[in-house]
Amino acid sequence: MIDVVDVWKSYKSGTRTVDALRGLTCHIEKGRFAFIVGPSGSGKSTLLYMLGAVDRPTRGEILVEGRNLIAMSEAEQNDYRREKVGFIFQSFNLISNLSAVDNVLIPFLPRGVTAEQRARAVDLLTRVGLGDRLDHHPYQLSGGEQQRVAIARALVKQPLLVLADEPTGELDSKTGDEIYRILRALQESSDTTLVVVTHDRRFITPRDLVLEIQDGLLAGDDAEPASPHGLPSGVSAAE
Ligand SMILES: Nc1ncnc2c1ncn2[C@@H]1O[C@H](COP(=O)(O)OP(=O)(O)OP(=O)(O)O)[C@@H](O)[C@H]1O
Repeated sequence: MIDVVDVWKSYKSGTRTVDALRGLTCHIEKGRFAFIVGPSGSGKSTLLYMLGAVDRPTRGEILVEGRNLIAMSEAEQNDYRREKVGFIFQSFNLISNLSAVDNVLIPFLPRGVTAEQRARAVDLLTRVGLGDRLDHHPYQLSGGEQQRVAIARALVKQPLLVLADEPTGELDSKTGDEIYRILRALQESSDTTLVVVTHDRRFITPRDLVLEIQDGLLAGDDAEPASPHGLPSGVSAAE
C-alpha cells in the first residue's frame, strides 16, 4: 500500500545542506501497525511528514495505493491530507474553545457536519472512554484524555493512514500505555494503517513492522545502493 522508493530530503541551512533522508526505500502493507524508530535527528519525523504529503522529498517516489504523492499538485496533496490521512501529534493540538466532540469534528467543519458524522464522533469518543466528557473543553481534560480526543479526531474521517509523531511524548508512562492500548484496539478493528514515530520501544509487539532509521536510511542499508526492489535489510517484520 505504501512504497517509499529512493527518497531523499535535503534541507538548506545557510551554506550547509543537511540530508535528512538519503535514498530511503521501504514498504508498508495496508493495515499494518508500523513503528519508525532510531536516534534523534535520524530522519524519523521527516519520513512521517513525507508520508502525509506535508512536505515534498527532494528526490524519489512515495506511492500510496499506487498514487505518487510527489507528482500530485498542491490541491491534490491538500485533498489527500484532508481525506486520507489522520494526524496525531505529541502536543495534542486541540482547539481550546471547542468541546471534545467539536474537536473530533474539526475535519468536517469547513463543509458542515452531518448527523452521521456527529454520531461517528460520539461513537469514537465513547470507544476511547470519553463518552461522559463529550462537552468538556480541552482545559477540563487531562493530557491523556486530550490525546484520546486527538486519536478520535484522527480516525473520524476513516482515513487510509494515521500518522502519529511521538503520541505519548508528553504523557506519563501509565497514560502512555493506555494510549497505545487504545490505538492498537482501534487499529485492529479497522483496516487503517498506523505509522508511529517513537523513542519508546516498549509498545512494539512481534506482529508490528519496525522501520529502524539511522542517518536518513534504514539501518543496514548504508552499505548498499538504495534499490527500488528487494527487501531492505533494515525492515524487520516478525510474522
Ligand atoms: N526544516 C528543516 N530545516 C533544516 N534542517 C532540518 C529541518 N527539519 C529537519 N532538519 C534536520 O534533518 C535531520 C532529521 O530531522 P528529523 O526531525 O526528521 O529527525 P528525527 O529522527 O525525527 O529526530 P527526533 O527524534 O529528535 O525528533 C536533522 O538533522 C534535522 O536537524
